[in-house]
Amino acid sequence: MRSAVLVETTEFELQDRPRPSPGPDDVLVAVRDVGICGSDVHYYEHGRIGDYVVEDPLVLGHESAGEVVEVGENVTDHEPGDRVALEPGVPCRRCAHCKHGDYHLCEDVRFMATPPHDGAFTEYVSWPADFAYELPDSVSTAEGALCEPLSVGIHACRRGGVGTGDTVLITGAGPIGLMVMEAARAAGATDIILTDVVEEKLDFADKRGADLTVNVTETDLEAAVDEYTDGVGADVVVEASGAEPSIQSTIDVVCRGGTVVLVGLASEAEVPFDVLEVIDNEIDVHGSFRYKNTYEAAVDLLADDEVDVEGIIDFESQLEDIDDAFRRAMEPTVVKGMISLDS
Ligand SMILES: NC(=O)C1=CN([C@@H]2O[C@H](COP(=O)(O)OP(=O)(O)OC[C@H]3O[C@@H](n4cnc5c(N)ncnc54)[C@H](O)[C@@H]3O)[C@@H](O)[C@H]2O)C=CC1
Ligand SMILES: CC(=O)[C@H](N)C(=O)O
Repeated sequence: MRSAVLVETTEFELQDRPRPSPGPDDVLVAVRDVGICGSDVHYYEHGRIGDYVVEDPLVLGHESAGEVVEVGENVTDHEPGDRVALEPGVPCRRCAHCKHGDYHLCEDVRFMATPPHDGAFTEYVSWPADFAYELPDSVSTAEGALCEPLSVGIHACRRGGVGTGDTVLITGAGPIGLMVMEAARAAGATDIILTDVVEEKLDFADKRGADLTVNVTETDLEAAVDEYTDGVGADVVVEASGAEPSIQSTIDVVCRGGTVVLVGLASEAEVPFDVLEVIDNEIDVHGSFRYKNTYEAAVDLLADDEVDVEGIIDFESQLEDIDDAFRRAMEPTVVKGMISLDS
């Protein structure tokens, strides 16, 4: 089978690898669509993210969906022909976190495209059947692949307790910020503010229904939020840029008693934060790491047309053109590139 393998930083090699056989509890999936995530691009450019270092050739890609072509002997809930979205992180199922239900916090998680685990820029993936979610006819495999960033958005909104009538401020209008917007709208938020430093990203967020967009290089965010919320602040602020000034600004724009959710990964682990403001204003600050139990919700939201994920796709390329696709994905105005695989 054809696999795009990162063999050096900024260099993919198209290799012919043996097609896997499904284990007894697995499905063998012919991959159809894979999104290019910022983390894929980071591994491509730098060969590492923090402590995760690409030491051996690696198949990237963790936003994937495809068609089941074979099932293991114990699998009863999928059959060949089913179209499925693959949840990319499979936990150990035995540790304290898994047993508490926080399987996304499992330290032995096997997460696609996180070294040393291969991902989905390949023709076939064998994957545990219970981490493959059937897509109804109305949901495309491209949408199925984007259940992954949508899941990040759903989990962040759950962490923030986003509810009906809330004003939600999202910093960073990249794919994650835009998916937080979709999830927040679906959770009942009535006012959504997006920030960014790239005008094109904000224009795009405007077109997708943001109620207010703020270019923080030109406009004082605190003043803009004060004006929009009559001096109250946002009920929930979701940080989705990873930029240090943006992380710090969350405390200035959340309302007293409100919630800040940190999703964006800062390049430095330590970011100065005004803890007195956190205490005085009784602000809840939550980290949000990947997601748990979101895929079924994501598929249902897509089936019910409650969210749009396909609209964030800028371009689709073939596996053979993956180098070119990654270079395009690095352009600052591009939101989402996809790799499509033919049968
Ligand atoms: N916690 C988690 O589980 C996950 C975290 N992430 C992180 O979330 C962040 C967002 O991911 P993507 O949307 O894929 O990244 P991205 O890089 O495509 O988007 C970030 C956006 O933030 C904007 N930005 C930069 N500086 C800013 C500032 N000072 N204020 C407002 N916006 C600013 C950029 O122009 C860009 O549009 C990244 O840090 C990523 O590593 C991504 C997936 C999962
Ligand atoms: C941080 C990422 O972008 C990636 N989706 C991951 O969950 O590792």
